[in-house]
Amino acid sequence: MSFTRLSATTTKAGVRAFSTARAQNYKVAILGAAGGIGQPCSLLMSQDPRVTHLSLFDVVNTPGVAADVSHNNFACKVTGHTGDAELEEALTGCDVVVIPAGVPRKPGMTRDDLFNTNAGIVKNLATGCAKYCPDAALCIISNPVNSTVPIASEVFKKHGVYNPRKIFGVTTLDVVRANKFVGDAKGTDPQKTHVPVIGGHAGITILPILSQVTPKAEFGDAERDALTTRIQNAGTEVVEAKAGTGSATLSMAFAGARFASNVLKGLDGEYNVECSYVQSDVTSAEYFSTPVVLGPRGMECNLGLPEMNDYEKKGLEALLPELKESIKKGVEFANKE
Ligand SMILES: NC(=O)C1=CN([C@@H]2O[C@H](COP(=O)(O)OP(=O)(O)OC[C@H]3O[C@@H](n4cnc5c(N)ncnc54)[C@H](O)[C@@H]3O)[C@@H](O)[C@H]2O)C=CC1
Ligand SMILES: O=C([O-])CC(=O)C(=O)O
Repeated sequence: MSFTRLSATTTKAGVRAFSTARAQNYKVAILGAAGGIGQPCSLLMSQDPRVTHLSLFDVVNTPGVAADVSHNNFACKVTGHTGDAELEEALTGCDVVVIPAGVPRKPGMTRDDLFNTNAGIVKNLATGCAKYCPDAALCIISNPVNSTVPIASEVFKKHGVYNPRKIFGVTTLDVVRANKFVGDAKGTDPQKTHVPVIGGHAGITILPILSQVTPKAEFGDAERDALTTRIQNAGTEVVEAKAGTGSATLSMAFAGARFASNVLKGLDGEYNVECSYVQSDVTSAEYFSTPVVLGPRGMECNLGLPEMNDYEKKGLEALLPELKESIKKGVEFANKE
């Protein structure tokens, strides 16, 4: 059901101006809502005016998180759901499902070390999505993203409901970090600095395309190497700083909410562009992150590879074997009974 909403804004001059905006009733679920990412992400999504029902699911602690978020003075209804028995209720009618369920890294671990635990969690939750909200857009945060997105996709294929326009691996944090680090280095506003980041979401599979930053900037070889390595290792930087208590949660909640809100904007007819890890034919890897246009059908089109210099082309060649291996591992896991 769609309706027209009147929204009020206050201009710098202090004049209240009214504008009409199209808005829909959107139900958004967060799976893993009681976790380090899930809680702040739930808070941020409750502030999105397009969200009229925020459904918070976890295996523990959702009543408390839902009660807490529901007291903020936003219009959206907030409900909490706990455990497999309540997954159907959590998912039915969802337009967007954000998935940060699963264990995070400790120092010394790679994202792939999380596979044994998180692959099964994502497979189970994706099965729920395929059954109860097959048309929803999935935003998958759980690591290793390079494998969990193929797992969810295979589950949807098995259920005969696969729509590659609507299964997204969230790589927005890599973009957020690249914009921040480059903005700080070049003295540009990080919010107005745009670095495409392509590939996947682990180590060298994260490939920032610094040659295409806007506003345009020049990098010496040493500066380019240092920035590329920092963007690729930024997750590890946080894991080490947190010293065994987890990985990035607040920056990830920010990035995840930005991505999910942009998916909602797209569904609502406001086309926009984000980098995301999606089923892809732009390289020899079956899943790959590039800038994509988000719109009413989910991914409207894939904008493909940005222009690259020789350094970045070498980075692309180097990342493909690792990325393809992670994809194969996810596909095989999903198809094993
Ligand atoms: N894509 C990205 O850029 C990033 C991904 N991550 C990943 O996000 C995941 C979550 O990280 P945190 O929130 O820090 O972990 P956390 O341990 O704080 O929270 C995870 C939550 O998932 C819940 N959970 C476990 N099994 C579940 C199931 N079957 N159904 C529903 N919920 C379940 C747990 O109860 C917990 O509340 C990790 O895999 C982490 O590696 C983290 C940062 C960035
Ligand atoms: O590094 C981790 O394990 C969590 C993550 O994906 C990130 O912060 O980019």
